[in-house]
Amino acid sequence: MTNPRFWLIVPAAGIGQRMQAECPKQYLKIDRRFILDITLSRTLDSAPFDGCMVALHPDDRWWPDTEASGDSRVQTCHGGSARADSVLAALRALAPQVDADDWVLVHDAARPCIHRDDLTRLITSLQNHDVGGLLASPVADTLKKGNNDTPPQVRETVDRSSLWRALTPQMFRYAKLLNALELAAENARPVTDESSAMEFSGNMPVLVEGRPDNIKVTVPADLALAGFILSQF
Ligand SMILES: Nc1ccn([C@@H]2O[C@H](COP(=O)(O)OP(=O)(O)OP(=O)(O)O)[C@@H](O)[C@H]2O)c(=O)n1
Ligand SMILES: C[C@](O)(CO)[C@H](O)COP(=O)(O)O
Repeated sequence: MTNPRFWLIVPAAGIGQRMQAECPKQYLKIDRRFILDITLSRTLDSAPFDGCMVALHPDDRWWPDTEASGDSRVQTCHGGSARADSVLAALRALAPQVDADDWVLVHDAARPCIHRDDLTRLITSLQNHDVGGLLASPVADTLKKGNNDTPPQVRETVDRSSLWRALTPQMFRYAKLLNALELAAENARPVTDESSAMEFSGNMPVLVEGRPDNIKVTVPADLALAGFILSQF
């Protein structure tokens, strides 16, 4: 049996509504580089990937101007209406090239601050595991559950002792992840990350502690924060 290979999937088909920007957030720039290019270069240059599939919005008009569009390691496909649909489309696009037990790492285009050490720790921790897992960060704040009043009021303080913030990459075996996302879709089960789909299929993904500065650029304030974080590497 040959050693499993490693594939990178980058969902980049979102519109970045919460960012309120003039373009999808993956095409905002930090130090004159597209966020998508920063994310792709920081992941592809940090681990032994055999290939990469980027899911793009069908109306994406920025891709041809990226560095990555000229990178022979990078393939593209059309994403879907939700993140899970984009990941599923990328998995299906990779089908002719991959084996069932190959590893797939799914990493948000909007997380440019991924650190090489986290990627190495994720792969080293999981490469002999049957299922896989995800980078995650223990919750460091006190968490409140609010009611639906305006303004919302505290209903309860949540025990955070076993709570984690899910990050990416999330790393799973190709066939198991494809089947899990297809099962979630068939059951109209909304999943916001790959782990949720794997859990719905009855798996218990491994939590691998990652850096809390692996932020997802989501709202306007995150752009300057990501720029500062990257300047510290
Ligand atoms: N249909 C979608 C929606 C999201 N994504 C990608 O999934 C990642 C994380 O999603 P999120 O932060 O929610 O991005 P957006 O959906 O673009 O943001 P918003 O919800 O503010 O529109 C992003 O890299 C985004 O491009 C995707 O590939 N396909
Ligand atoms: C995948 C993810 O980044 C893990 O925290 C998150 O679920 C993406 O959620 P979003 O609503 O698509 O930003």
